[in-house]
Amino acid sequence: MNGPPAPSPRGLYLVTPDEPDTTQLLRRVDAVLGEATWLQYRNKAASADLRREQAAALRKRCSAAGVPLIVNDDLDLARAVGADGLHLGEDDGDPAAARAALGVDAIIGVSCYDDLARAARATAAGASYLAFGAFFPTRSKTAARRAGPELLGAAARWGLPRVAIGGITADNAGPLVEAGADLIAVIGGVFEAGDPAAAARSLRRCFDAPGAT
Ligand SMILES: Cc1ncc(COP(=O)(O)OP(=O)(O)O)c(N)n1
Ligand SMILES: Cc1nc(C(=O)O)sc1CCOP(=O)(O)O
Ligand SMILES: [Mg+2]
Repeated sequence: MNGPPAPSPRGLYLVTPDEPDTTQLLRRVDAVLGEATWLQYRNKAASADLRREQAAALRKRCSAAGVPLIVNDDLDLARAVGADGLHLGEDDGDPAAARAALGVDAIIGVSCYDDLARAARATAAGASYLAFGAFFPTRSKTAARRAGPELLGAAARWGLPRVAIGGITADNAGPLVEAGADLIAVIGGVFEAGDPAAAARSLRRCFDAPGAT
């Protein structure tokens, strides 16, 4: 029997920093994982071997915490570690092929930047969520395109969770949640904060009472 539709995921979507030391990475993630709805493993500076080691270690942490693990860019790595999902940008492969490879239950995210036509195509290809950004200047990605909050409202038409990313902190997240973001994806606003646990908690609380930040 079919029950009611599952509620859309909401909250803090943590994305890992380029941390070369796996022990340090786990220590940094452990401090904040309890506040996360999802965790993305992203390391743009690591070798394939190190990414495999780190993704496998995070697989165990996320399973223990009940937090879905999403791997950035790399379908083979997502499959190898049994990740719950995969995030794909414009240079990372075809979302439809990823859906076919990972199955109906996989969380497949697609970067849409500031481009609603791209969001329409991603939806048709079987995306699970649509990511827009960058909403603010970011030090975590070079040449990030800029997006405005109106995109989040416009993207409601596809009925998929909308993710906002790029330079987001607890101080600037509120208007994005009010504009329709279901998840706020953050690297520096948590992992570069003086107190990462407090920063993660503040970001998560933006979803306790939308509009009250
Ligand atoms: C949630 C989320 N949104 C956007 C991105 C960026 O993806 P992409 O444009 O492929 O850039 P890289 O992250 O690969 O540098 C993301 N990773 N996660
Ligand atoms: C990985 C990434 N993608 C972006 C996009 O706009 O698609 S912005 C970005 C960097 C996010 O890191 P921070 O929270 O430190 O700004
Ligand atoms: Mg990518």
